[in-house]
Amino acid sequence: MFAKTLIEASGLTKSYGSRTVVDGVDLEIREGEVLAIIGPNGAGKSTTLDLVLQLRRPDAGRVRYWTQEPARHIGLQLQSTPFFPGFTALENLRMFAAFYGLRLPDSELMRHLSRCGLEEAARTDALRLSGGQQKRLAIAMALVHGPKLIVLDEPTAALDPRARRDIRELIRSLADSGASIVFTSHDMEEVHKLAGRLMLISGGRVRASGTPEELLDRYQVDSLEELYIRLTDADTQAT
Ligand SMILES: Nc1ncnc2c1ncn2[C@@H]1O[C@H](COP(=O)(O)OP(=O)(O)OP(=O)(O)O)[C@@H](O)[C@H]1O
Repeated sequence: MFAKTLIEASGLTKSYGSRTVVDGVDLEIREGEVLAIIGPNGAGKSTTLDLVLQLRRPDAGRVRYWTQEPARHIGLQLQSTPFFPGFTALENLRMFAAFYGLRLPDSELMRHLSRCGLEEAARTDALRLSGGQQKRLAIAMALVHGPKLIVLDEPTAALDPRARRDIRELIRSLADSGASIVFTSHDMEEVHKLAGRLMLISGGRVRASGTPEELLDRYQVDSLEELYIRLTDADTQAT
């Protein structure tokens, strides 16, 4: 049985000046899947996500959503999150929930913070949290309205190993509870552990996509790291 498509993007293209940073990307996000987007620094992953989520306007291409109100049903953790200055983590989360029309009691907000490992930091000014704690708060914000689709841009980058493990477990439990998840990562072991499907973007183009096993088999490599090196090497040599 085929899973329903939540988002279907085709021919996405974006240039800055004479540089095309996203070059005809087709992308499909399916219900209930965990999709990893991988690729070198500057490959166009974040820009692609922004185009898919209508945070930036493409020069060409189109995006179709499963719902009339995508913003209400999508939770986003981008690489930088603007927090309300002078407010604690708990207050920031409360205000963020209010954007979605949710008035959540503190007990519920604390539950969200605690599943992101932030119970101790709830009363700390958000801007005084460590980099890793700010990342966890950004993830808590992405989840506060119970979205059907969760988009996480490098959710484990700059986290210590325990925090990384906790966030991976959180991603897994969200997936187990039926959420669809798209994440980017540079950690191939993590991608192999979490993703049901992956897409490799390099030079603004999709170079490969499929399940980890399909790709290992197709390219006759033993690990996703090897696959990554192989495909991004070929790209570097070709350009
Ligand atoms: N607003 C902008 N103006 C000019 N160039 C931009 C802009 N936004 C992105 N770029 C360029 O587009 C390219 C792709 O950037 P993007 O952030 O999508 O890469 P990425 O694959 O997410 O990289 P990373 O893994 O380092 O996060 C980069 O070279 C970047 O400098």
